Amino acid sequence: MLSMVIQISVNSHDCTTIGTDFVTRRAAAARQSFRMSKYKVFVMRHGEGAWTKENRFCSWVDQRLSEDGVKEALACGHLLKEAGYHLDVVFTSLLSRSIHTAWLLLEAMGQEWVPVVRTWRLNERHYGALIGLNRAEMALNHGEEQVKQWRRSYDLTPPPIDESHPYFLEIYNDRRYSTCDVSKEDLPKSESLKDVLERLQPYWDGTIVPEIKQGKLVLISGHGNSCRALLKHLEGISDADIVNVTLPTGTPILIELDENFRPTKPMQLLGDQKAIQAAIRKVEDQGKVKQRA
Ligand SMILES: O=C(O)[C@H](O)COP(=O)(O)O
Repeated sequence: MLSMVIQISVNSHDCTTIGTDFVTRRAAAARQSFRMSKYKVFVMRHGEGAWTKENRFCSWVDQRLSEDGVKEALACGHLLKEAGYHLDVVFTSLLSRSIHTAWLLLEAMGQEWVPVVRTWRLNERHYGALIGLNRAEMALNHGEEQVKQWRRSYDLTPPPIDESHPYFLEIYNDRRYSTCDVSKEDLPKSESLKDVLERLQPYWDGTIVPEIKQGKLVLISGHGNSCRALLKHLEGISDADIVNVTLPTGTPILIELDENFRPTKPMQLLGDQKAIQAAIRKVEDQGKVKQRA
């Protein structure tokens, strides 16, 4: 198992690492505090989605997994199975790519019976009017820094989607959004990461935490930005540091918490570290005019 569990190593000069110097500080704090781990929880971004190949902001458009995304989800399941984990409940968003990732992962673990609970509160960040647009073209027209701010800043909200948007009806006429705990009219039309955390945190506190407190091993199959919001909350990542946190697809992140739900050690991305770093670079590169080979 050890060879597969890679604690995040950080290099504050390398923006491809996750969490940058925040994680180093967390490691030092954890060493000093000697807090005992009481709970474990897995947070993971779904496997690669079909629109990743086209480099378009997908957000609330219900794209399915790409062929690589299917492989990633199965590989995660094999990894967790080999490490001997037994899941008790999996939480997903209402989007197919997050649900399929959970199904494939459970199938690969031979734990298909494990309950899967879906909520819109784990949906990808709502990218508003940016939905469907190509990131590299946006970088060409608006600059790479602007695209980075749209994608990674904490409190910048992109322009809202309106009825003239090509995906408006597809999203808001979808029956799944009549099942939410807020009315369709009150669902977001665009969100900052801060907004994502605000809609996610009540669900984390009210539904997920009680499961973990019962001793259940929970896996959250979320999205790049719903997972970033959750990690920000759990790890106490600052508004400034969260800008440098980019999550790879299909990589389980193990978080260990004490009895007060404070992290006891740096979060760990499980898998081959080189492959994980390459996957993070790939996601970062989506916002550049020219993608690295
Ligand atoms: O919504 C999307 O397209 C992705 O899931 C996340 O995109 P981002 O990496 O640009 O935030």
